[in-house]
Amino acid sequence: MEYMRSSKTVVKKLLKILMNGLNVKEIDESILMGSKRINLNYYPKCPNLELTVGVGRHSDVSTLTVLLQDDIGGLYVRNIDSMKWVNVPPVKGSLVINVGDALQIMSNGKYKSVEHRVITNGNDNRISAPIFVNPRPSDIIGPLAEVVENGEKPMYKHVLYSDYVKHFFRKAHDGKATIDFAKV
Ligand SMILES: O=C(O)CCC(=O)C(=O)O
Ligand SMILES: [Fe+2]
Repeated sequence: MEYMRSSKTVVKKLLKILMNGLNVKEIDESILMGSKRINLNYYPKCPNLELTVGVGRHSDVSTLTVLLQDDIGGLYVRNIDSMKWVNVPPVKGSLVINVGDALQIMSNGKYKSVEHRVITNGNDNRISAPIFVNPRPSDIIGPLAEVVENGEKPMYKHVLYSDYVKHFFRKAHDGKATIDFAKV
């Protein structure tokens, strides 16, 4: 709980920079970081790699994810242009910051959520602890007013965040398909 609380400083700094890039001057803390969840993921080693999945390809439904991984590795992100999987090796003392779907929607596609997956290791158990920084379940999310006020076409509808999350958990992990739920 202390670790989760302590992430607030870095999350606020990152969101400030990201919002600045969108010309959003006022940080709406409720919608950008009003709720948080931490997962504690344990991936037991599996000598028969074909019998295990790790985590299937998906993007997070968060605004941002602050991901702490141990030194085992296995995380891959997908390059959006080449569609190639890129290994994200653990770097001691570092955090991986992933953009999630909520930020893609609010930025009207300017910031893109990253597709990622985890491949289980044959020799070592792995642990990761992602903090998902989210809107509140009762928030209605959509492209931010400042982003579309210049006449830019909204790519996403306004959706109740809890509906978006429900949609994500109703289906199997399927890459970046979750966001179709909010497409205009
Ligand atoms: O274990 C990891 O490195 C990532 C886990 C993940 O993608 C998730 O929990 O959403
Ligand atoms: Fe994830």
